[in-house]
Amino acid sequence: MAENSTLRSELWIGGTWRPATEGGYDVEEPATGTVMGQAGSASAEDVDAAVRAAHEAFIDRRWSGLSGRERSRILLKIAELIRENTEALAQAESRDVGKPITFARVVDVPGAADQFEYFAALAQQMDGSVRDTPLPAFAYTRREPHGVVAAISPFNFPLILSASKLAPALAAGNTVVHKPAPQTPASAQLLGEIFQQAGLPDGVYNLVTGPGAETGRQLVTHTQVSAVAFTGSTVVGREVARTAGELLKPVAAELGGNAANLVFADADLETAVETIISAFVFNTGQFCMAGSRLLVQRPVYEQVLEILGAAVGGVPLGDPSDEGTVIGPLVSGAQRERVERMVDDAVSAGARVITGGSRIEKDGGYYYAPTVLADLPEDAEAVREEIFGPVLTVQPFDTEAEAVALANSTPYGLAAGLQTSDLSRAHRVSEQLRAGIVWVNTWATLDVAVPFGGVGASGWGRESGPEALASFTRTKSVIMAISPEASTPGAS
Ligand SMILES: NC(=O)C1=CN([C@@H]2O[C@H](COP(=O)(O)OP(=O)(O)OC[C@H]3O[C@@H](n4cnc5c(N)ncnc54)[C@H](O)[C@@H]3O)[C@@H](O)[C@H]2O)C=CC1
Ligand SMILES: O=C(O)/C=C/C=C(\O)C(=O)O
Repeated sequence: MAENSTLRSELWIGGTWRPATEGGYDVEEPATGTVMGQAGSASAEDVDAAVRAAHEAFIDRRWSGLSGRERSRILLKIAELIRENTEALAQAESRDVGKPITFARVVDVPGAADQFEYFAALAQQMDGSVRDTPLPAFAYTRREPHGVVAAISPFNFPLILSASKLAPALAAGNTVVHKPAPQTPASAQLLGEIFQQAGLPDGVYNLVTGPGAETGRQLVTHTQVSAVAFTGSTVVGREVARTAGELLKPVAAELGGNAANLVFADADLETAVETIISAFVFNTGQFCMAGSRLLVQRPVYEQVLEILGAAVGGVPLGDPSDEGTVIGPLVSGAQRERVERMVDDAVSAGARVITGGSRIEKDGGYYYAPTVLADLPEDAEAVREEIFGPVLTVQPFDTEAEAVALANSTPYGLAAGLQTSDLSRAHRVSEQLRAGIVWVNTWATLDVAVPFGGVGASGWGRESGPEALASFTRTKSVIMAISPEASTPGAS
């Protein structure tokens, strides 16, 4: 695979590239604001062709009919090929997300490979169980795939958040139609050929791209799509869940977050400040589990603000292709305008700007300075809502109970964390935080073995860990007569 592959304006359907009936749409490079190429613009007809290819591949059992061990071997090969093609995948991810290349190489590509490796092992353990009943019958359960899964992924971690759906879906024997975010189709375009090279039968993975919401809607409503796995905004997640619910299709929805990071006065402040900064600048803040809401115990409040004021401006910001870059551009002009508006509104409402607070003009890219805002009104949108940019809001608290109440005061519940040296407090507060994942004295440390997912407005279901398989399987019970009495209706 070439290390600098170019975008294609076609769709991967049934194991081959096919022209999109509506041609292509422009994909921008966030570091320069220029068009880097075109991806295929799928019509309803193309979506239908992709779903039909996936459905045919499901019903003829070319994938679900393989043993778990055979599927596992192919998934392991996929993981190996992803690692072998690290440079091409990392370059693709870096160029269309604006993601710093070093992070793409050490976080995104290995993270995606890990998903296939991990679920390759679980593909061999799709066991049911024998049930002890008083029936004159042999009763057992089977875990079966749903059929065609629609995997809808977002722009911020295109590879990882595609792999976190595709790997468990495929491990369980489903076939897939994948729709990446319109802004970031590049790495997904490399996956189809990797899958084929690994031996995944044609039609088991299909890719449709498109510039708007329609492609996603067509997938969710298609009669041959049996289940949906979605990551994105809470607004769209609600729509997807509503539509799929009406059609009685299971949905896994990993949605927005607004994580609170609690700093207690007993924390080791030097380490805590490093954690605080990486928690809100990681992936330029475009991380659903970003620690963007800092709550600091009053005795160290001004001290923490002072340290942040001195340190945050020094985090390397710039061209994502430079190996030293930590903060790249935001994904699009629209995303930057959203961040800018939320910061400007907070400042108009009385927020104190500790550092940053404005866009950075550089190479025509969508850069925004890492920003720390203090003393915001409790009802400021920047406090209540997901910002998805390199922005930290800081509020003081006095007691542990007040900190927990503030942390739990938004409808979201994806991640939360605390910085403390008190072991009892660490466990006590972890239990009280309303979130799917809690970090203590660290942030954003994730592994494919550890599930994550939301509470409340942050969604349903879990990705990673064995828990992820729940979204991609259903249980069937089989009851087989072992004596004549069992064939009598109602016999027990
Ligand atoms: N939880 C997370 O990781 C993410 C959160 N967000 C939040 O959402 C905000 C907006 O970002 P967007 O990219 O506009 O998110 P979005 O929710 O619109 O997009 C996510 C995915 O859903 C697709 N989609 C959009 N409308 C759809 C529909 N009606 N039916 C089915 N699929 C649909 C998109 O094309 C994309 O693939 C961000 O600023 C951030 O706050 C965005 C992306 C990821
Ligand atoms: O696994 C990672 O490193 C990143 C995961 C990111 C998300 O789940 C998200 O932003 O939605």
